[in-house]
Amino acid sequence: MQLKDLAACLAGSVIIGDGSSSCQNIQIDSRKVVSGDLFICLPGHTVDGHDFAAQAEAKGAAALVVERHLPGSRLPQLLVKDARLAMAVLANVYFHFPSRKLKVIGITGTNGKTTTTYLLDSILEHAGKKTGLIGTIQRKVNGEAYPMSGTTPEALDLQSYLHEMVESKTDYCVMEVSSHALEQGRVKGTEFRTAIFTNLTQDHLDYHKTMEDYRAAKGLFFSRLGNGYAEQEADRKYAVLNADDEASAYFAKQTAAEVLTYGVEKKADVQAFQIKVTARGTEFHVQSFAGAADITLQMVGKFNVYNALAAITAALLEGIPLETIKASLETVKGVDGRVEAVVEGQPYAVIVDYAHTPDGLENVLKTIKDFAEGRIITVFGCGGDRDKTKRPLMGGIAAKYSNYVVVTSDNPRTENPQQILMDIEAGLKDPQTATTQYELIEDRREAIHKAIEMASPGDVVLIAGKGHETYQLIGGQVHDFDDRIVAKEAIRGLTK
Ligand SMILES: CC(=O)N[C@H]1[C@@H](OP(=O)(O)OP(=O)(O)OC[C@H]2O[C@@H](n3ccc(=O)[nH]c3=O)[C@H](O)[C@@H]2O)O[C@H](CO)[C@@H](O)[C@@H]1O[C@H](C)C(=O)N[C@@H](C)C(=O)N[C@H](CCC(=O)O)C(=O)O
Ligand SMILES: Nc1ncnc2c1ncn2[C@@H]1O[C@H](COP(=O)(O)OP(=O)(O)OP(=O)(O)O)[C@@H](O)[C@H]1O
Ligand SMILES: N[C@H](CCC[C@H](N)C(=O)O)C(=O)O
Ligand SMILES: [Mg+2]
Repeated sequence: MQLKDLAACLAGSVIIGDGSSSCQNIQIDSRKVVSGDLFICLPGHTVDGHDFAAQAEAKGAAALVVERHLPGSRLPQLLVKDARLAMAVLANVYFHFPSRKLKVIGITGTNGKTTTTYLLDSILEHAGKKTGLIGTIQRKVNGEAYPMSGTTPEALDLQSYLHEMVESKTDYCVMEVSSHALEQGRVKGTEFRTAIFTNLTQDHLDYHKTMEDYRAAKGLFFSRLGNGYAEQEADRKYAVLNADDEASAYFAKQTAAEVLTYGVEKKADVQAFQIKVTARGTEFHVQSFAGAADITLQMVGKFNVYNALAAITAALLEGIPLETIKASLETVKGVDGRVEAVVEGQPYAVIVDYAHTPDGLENVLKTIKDFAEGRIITVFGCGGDRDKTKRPLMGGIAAKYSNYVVVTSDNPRTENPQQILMDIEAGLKDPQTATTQYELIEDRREAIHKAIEMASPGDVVLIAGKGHETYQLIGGQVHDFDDRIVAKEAIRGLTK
């Protein structure tokens, strides 16, 4: 591809230097540049990609995309107003607009995205479709799974993953769409068939500053979806919204797509009734525009009914019969690190869960309270360099539903771990919950050992926040750490 052809895709862009220069691949990280690459200089949150142009040049870059002319570089440059938007456009051009060649179903919301993608992926597979998946735990393409470092990839990676799916004749991609991704334009140029909303509760206020800004970021998903009714069914666009979450009315107003709702409390197109949560699963009756069914999930928690309803609604819109949906949902054993039981023959329950928001923690604790025979002992922490205001809230929630709380580290990153523990402690000291005993143990391994040593028959130990994660981020270091392995070690009475 020649620079002048790329310039033709970006209105208002200006070529400085030789427009006939040819580039092989696109790269946004100077450390990965190889000879012949087009290096896009992204102004980041921590560093500025323009500062790495010289490194990219030294490694053989053929041309640059810049937001400001770099006179020090001898490379031809494509001057654009917004390098992130240019990345999304160029990635789509380079990979031939892959989202137009398969059906992409995206899921946004504070909690439940990963779980809902897994449920929907399972239903679509059960119905004989070839699926791909992109999200927090992994991405899947052509039956192979690859690890992920975030939830929603950068536009360049995203388009390359979608392209791989197209190449392997995938019918559907089910993917998580984070608010960071929407705000940063990572999904720009991706054509979604359906946009699902799970819920909006507090998180990420370090990044979005206010709940209104956070909601507005999620709103971009719906405002960019569809431009009215399409004659061909395959071209129709759907917004699947949670009738019980008040943000849904705002999203419904923003979208030109057809709106379908799901829920429990308020009347919805797909609604659950007679919910029964046990220690082994969750039963409910669903009524929809395409029939009714009784469904028994192997997953525990009323919140999983919402996740299932979201998946059911999107699947019904793809014409999948409710009986097929029911059969598939009933086979799903659970999602890695979500209300995952650690079983090592002990006479008390140990549950690892990925709750890392106030609402997530409250939901999982409420669920446990419904079936716990003995005490609830909760081990949890809050991430460093992330929303500080959720810390005392989570402390208060842990205290409200637990008999004993061990506050510990959860990826302190560059923050002082002890300070994070103290921020959480502020919520535990609340006069309303002050009767709950707690302690602060910075070392997560020690904290888990302590909780498990305390457990008696019938008790439930909840280890929250890290779920499937297999690391602990401290300072700039990545340490191996898996709550499930450490819990098993502790149960077996192994020493550190
Ligand atoms: C705040 C945020 O979202 N930051 C993301 C963003 O970073 P950034 O744009 O600030 O990039 P930067 O590190 O300042 O670098 C700027 C540019 O210089 C380049 N560079 C940098 C160094 C170098 O030596 N050479 C070089 O070329 C970088 O490749 C980049 O192009 O783009 C980076 C590259 O894609 C991401 O890795 C990074 O995610 C950081 C690590 C992160 O923690 N993100 C979290 C908050 C996030 O996005 N989370 C959501 C899930 C949230 C949820 O819903 O729960 C997600 O979707 O993953
Ligand atoms: N629908 C829901 N409503 C509220 N809480 C939920 C819901 N579904 C799951 N949770 C809680 O949130 C945790 C995370 O769930 P999940 O991984 O599915 O969410 P996510 O939106 O993908 O999170 P992330 O933003 O980190 O990608 C679960 O472990 C559970 O405790
Ligand atoms: N997607 C979430 C994951 C949080 C998981 C928790 N273990 C933490 O590190 O805070 C985030 O990036 O905020
Ligand atoms: Mg997720």
